This record gives sequence, C-alpha cells and structure tokens, in this order.
Amino acid sequence: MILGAVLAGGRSSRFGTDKALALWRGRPLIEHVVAALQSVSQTIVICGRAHGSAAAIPDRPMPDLGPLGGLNAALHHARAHGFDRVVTAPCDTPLLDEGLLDLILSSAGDAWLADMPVIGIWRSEHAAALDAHLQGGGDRSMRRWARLIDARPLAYAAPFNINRPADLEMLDGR
Ligand SMILES: Nc1nc2c(ncn2[C@@H]2O[C@H](COP(=O)(O)OP(=O)(O)OP(=O)(O)O)[C@@H](O)[C@H]2O)c(=O)[nH]1
Repeated sequence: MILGAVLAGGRSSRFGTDKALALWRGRPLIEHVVAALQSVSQTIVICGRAHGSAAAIPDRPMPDLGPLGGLNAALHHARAHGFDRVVTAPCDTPLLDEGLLDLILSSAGDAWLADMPVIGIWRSEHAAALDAHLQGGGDRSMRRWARLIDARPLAYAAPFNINRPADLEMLDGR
C-alpha cells in the first residue's frame, strides 16, 4: 500500500505568492502534481498548508522545518492508515513524468532522486526515527537524512521546478 504525498509548505519567497496555487494551463500547480501522483496511489495527502478545497495534514513536529517536516507528517499518516510506503513530490513540479514515477515505484526499500531529494519513496517504518531526529533538533536536510537511513539515490533527470514567476513561462517549451 502506497500513499502519495505532495510537499506543499515552505515560504515561496522567490515566487512571491504561494506557488502551489499559481495557475498553469488553467489549473493550480499543485493539482498537476496531485494528478500525476494519482498514477501511483489512490490516496494523496497534501503536507503543509491547505490549498483551496484540498485539506492538508500539518507538518510534524511543527511547521517551518522544511520539507522533512512534511515528509514526517506523511510517514505518520501512512503508519496510522496502513500504508507501507510514501511517494513524495513537491508542489512545484507540474511535469512529473511517468518514467520517473515508474523508476521510483520499482525501487526496493527507500530511494530518492539524487538531483531533487524531495522526490522519493520512503518506508513508513521510519516515522518514529524521523520524529526523534526532528524533535531532537536534528539536521533538516532531506538529502542528509536520506543518506542517514541509507536510502538509494536514483539517477534520473529532475523535473523542471517552479521557483520564480518567470519559470512558469518556461514550462510551455518543455
Ligand atoms: N510540507 C512542507 N513542504 C515544504 C516546506 N518547505 C518547503 N516545502 C516544499 O518543498 C518543495 C521545495 O521547496 P523550495 O522551493 O526549496 O522552498 P520554498 O520555501 O517553497 O520556496 P523559497 O522560499 O523560494 O525557497 C516545495 O514543494 C515546497 O512547497 C515545509 O516547511 N513544509
């Protein structure tokens, strides 16, 4: 059983407004990501902030710890609801491609995209350890945490991600 999780907190300081809600092809970016993740799971959670009608689960153990706080919330949600693993993606990659999702799904254990560690697949059994790591003021880097648990880095081109408003215009050429 796999849970899909969109990491949708953060400050969007380079974008200027909440980038999850920025429109591309008439839909908010976050909806494109949710639609892509629906090919890996029927159950998708948004981690961080609620967006429009989409409910969100709050970061754990507190907000503003970065994507790792969102992953921690997803792992706990997964454990509480009987999911073995969580596939994560950020809210700002509307062009998540099937090849990448297939690669992630075919990975045994934990794996993450070497060029974009917020994309990965994680066993929910890490929930308690990640909680303890963050509660104890541990390092908030997703990449370093992935290495700490010996998750496998995957070599695959990272999807284009939106950081600034001008990036939206570049999406159409891709
Ligand atoms: N749940 C959660 N997601 C986060 C958090 N910080 C960043 N993210 C998500 O992680 C992804 C990558 O975030 P960044 O673009 O590096 O950071 P950002 O804070 O959103 O944007 P900047 O302020 O411009 O750096 C995006 O999908 C963010 O929504 C957080 O504290 N909690």
